[in-house]
Amino acid sequence: MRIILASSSPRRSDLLAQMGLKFEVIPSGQEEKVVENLPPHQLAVELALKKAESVAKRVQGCALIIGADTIVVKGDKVLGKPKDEDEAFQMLMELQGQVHEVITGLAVMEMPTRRCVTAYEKTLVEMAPLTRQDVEGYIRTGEPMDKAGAYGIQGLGGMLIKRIEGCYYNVVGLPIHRLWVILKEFEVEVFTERAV
Ligand SMILES: Cc1cn([C@H]2C[C@H](O)[C@@H](COP(=O)(O)OP(=O)(O)OP(=O)(O)O)O2)c(=O)[nH]c1=O
Repeated sequence: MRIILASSSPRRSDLLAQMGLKFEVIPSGQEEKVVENLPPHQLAVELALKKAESVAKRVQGCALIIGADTIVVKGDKVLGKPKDEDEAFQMLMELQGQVHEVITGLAVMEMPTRRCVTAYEKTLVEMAPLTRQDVEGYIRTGEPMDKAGAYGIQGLGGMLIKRIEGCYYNVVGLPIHRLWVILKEFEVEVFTERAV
């Protein structure tokens, strides 16, 4: 079965490759607009679904299309990717010294049947207390800019994280256990060859 990742995120490509799958990447180009007042996990699923659907429209023949969306939730605020460095600063000052949630919504759509399975994964993340200087220094590295909540746990941002509870890969942008469970529903075989 042809597998298509509907995402421009290099982290998601790396993680899907880690699952041993051969796949193509077709970015959805979907804008992540928070239109409705949905609970955060439903919002993440909705955005993942929109990405999968937008790629489905452009695909002919049989394919499985994977959409994902990662958001950071702090209290009643949903943080996406910062639009500039000022916003990255605000986000990190809000997250430092506190526990927040990272939610990734997943949508897997089979074409041409349009059969679709959705799910989400939630991870608790505790960020260390940070000074303004810490935050300014981190922003100067450029790492926060394309990431939800303005940090990347897989990079320099890993130093800011004291503890997580739940799936690490979910924080990076693709909960590979949860995705494996969905792919099994579509009878995708991941353990096909010797990996080592
Ligand atoms: C919290 C966190 C997020 N991220 C990234 C994962 C996602 O790429 C990004 C969240 O943005 P998304 O909107 O989920 O994805 P994207 O815009 O990068 O790609 P596309 O819409 O094409 O699928 O934040 C990390 O890399 N590390 C982290 O620790």
